[in-house]
Amino acid sequence: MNPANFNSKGNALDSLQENGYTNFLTLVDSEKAVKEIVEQPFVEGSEDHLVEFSEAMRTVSKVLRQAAEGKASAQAEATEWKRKYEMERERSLQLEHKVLPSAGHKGNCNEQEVGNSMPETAEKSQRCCGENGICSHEVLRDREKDSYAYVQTKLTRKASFKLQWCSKGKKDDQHKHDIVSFEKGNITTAERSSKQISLKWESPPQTLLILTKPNSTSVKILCAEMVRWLKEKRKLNIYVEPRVRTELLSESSYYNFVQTWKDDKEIWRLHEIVDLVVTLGGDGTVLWAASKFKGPVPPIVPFSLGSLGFMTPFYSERYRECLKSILEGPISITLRHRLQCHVVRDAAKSEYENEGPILVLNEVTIDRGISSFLTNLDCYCDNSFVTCVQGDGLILSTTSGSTAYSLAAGGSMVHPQVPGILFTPICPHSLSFRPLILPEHVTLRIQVPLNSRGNAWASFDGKDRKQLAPGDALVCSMAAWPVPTACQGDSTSDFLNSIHDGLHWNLRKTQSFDGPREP
Ligand SMILES: NC(=O)c1ccc[n+]([C@@H]2O[C@H](COP(=O)([O-])OP(=O)(O)OC[C@H]3O[C@@H](n4cnc5c(N)ncnc54)[C@H](O)[C@@H]3O)[C@@H](O)[C@H]2O)c1
Ligand SMILES: Nc1ncnc2c1ncn2[C@@H]1O[C@H](COP(=O)(O)OP(=O)(O)OP(=O)(O)O)[C@@H](O)[C@H]1O
Repeated sequence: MNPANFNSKGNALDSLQENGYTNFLTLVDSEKAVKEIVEQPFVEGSEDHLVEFSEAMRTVSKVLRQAAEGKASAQAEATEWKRKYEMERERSLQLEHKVLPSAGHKGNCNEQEVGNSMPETAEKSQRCCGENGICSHEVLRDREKDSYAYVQTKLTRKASFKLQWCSKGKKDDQHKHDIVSFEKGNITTAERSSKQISLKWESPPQTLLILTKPNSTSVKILCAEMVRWLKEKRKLNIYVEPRVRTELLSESSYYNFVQTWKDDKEIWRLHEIVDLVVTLGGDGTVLWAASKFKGPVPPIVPFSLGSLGFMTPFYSERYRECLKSILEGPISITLRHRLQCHVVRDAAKSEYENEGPILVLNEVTIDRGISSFLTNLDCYCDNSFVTCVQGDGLILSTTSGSTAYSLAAGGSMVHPQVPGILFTPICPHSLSFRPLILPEHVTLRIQVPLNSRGNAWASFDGKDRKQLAPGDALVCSMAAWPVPTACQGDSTSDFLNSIHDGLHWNLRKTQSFDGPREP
């Protein structure tokens, strides 16, 4: 990397020097030295090991460049966060002088107070909804500049809700946090609870988005019936995809009231108006619904109209009673974590020059695609080398996705509420390569090395394949926006029902009593 070049990108070099990052300069010097060796003209007829040596030096040069860029990007990130913080602070001050009209807000959360202030301090958010809940105003507020103006132009306001932890037995009991105490040299975990999350509406939901599996007659019939019921009995505003609106209108002009969107820009802002999402289909439709929300996701109610339905606990035949109880609340929900992925191309000058983010609810898979060669993937976890995957590929899965592709590749089944990242190889060409589960706070980097024989391919929840050429990398970490899905019972009983009913987990005839016994 050219240090002069780098310096022109925001004077990061200057500030690194100021801050005493002398090892950065050492890295740059080492890289220069390596580069000089590598760039020496190739002598005809030289020994094979010289070619190998030159290859190795090229790799060293690349690693040094990445290390130097890593430090620079940390500095750039700090600057960016500072800039965002200052912008946010300024906006908060401006908003303090504005008052939003309060409409139909009945909870203990004061609408004007919330409208007045972005959640700038912990104090204010506690005043809003208490210490043990998360208020929807804090969770679902869009930070874009004109977001309030946009919401105000809509006829209805988003319903507000509060999330609470439920302790075992007593539903209303406030959650007591796990506290690890280090006092007096003793490490103790003070309190544990079931940590079931409960959603309580503070104002009634008014706008529903229905997403449906395409090309299914039973889904089409159910959708038309549900839309009619929701409009006539519950007086709700209904949004559907453009395709579904056309289908409904081809049936009858009665469905003229159903709303939709015209372009992607409007989809990005759906979370500002939609209180609840209903899916009619299988697990794929839940994945589809999650993919429509690149930021906050409204609660999803998944009705089962597929063959497996691991994430779809609601029976479509009983949709009226299910929706009635969900619209009234409280609802037990599973907060499903998502992974945020970026593709960083070899030519990129820094990690910031990337493609993404792409959010996945199940997994991101890096495999050999149509290539007949073994994948060769260098894996790093928070900059520590993990391993090189030689085989068909690698799955980085959420715990929700642990029962999908990762399971088929030999990974563990993990309760969706466990915050971890599964690291599951696909057909590794090594007998000792067991799957791992890593903590949720790590950043993983999967690098296709420059000496890889073929390309790798990344796919996201089984969709959108992207080619990764030698030198390209996929960077993956836990996303900030989980997917809340409504539970039929609670997150644990739903998970256990799914593995029993959907996967027939550990199904075996019980051994009879008659037969040999301990003396
Ligand atoms: N060998 C495999 O098991 C394999 C191969 C490719 C993709 N997949 C999975 O398919 C998913 C995409 O689903 P789709 O419906 O769009 O494709 P699809 O129509 O090919 O269905 C894949 C199957 O996976 C099931 N599934 C999806 N998510 C699940 C989950 N979290 N837990 C348990 N089962 C789940 C679906 O119910 C469906 O039966 C991918 O995210 C991947 O996990 C699995
Ligand atoms: N609204 C939608 N628009 C486009 N594609 C969708 C939509 N909903 C679902 N899909 C896609 O359709 C495919 C099948 O959906 P889904 O898994 O829900 O049904 P299924 O295959 O019948 O169910 P199961 O997998 O349980 O048998 C998935 O790949 C999904 O991504």
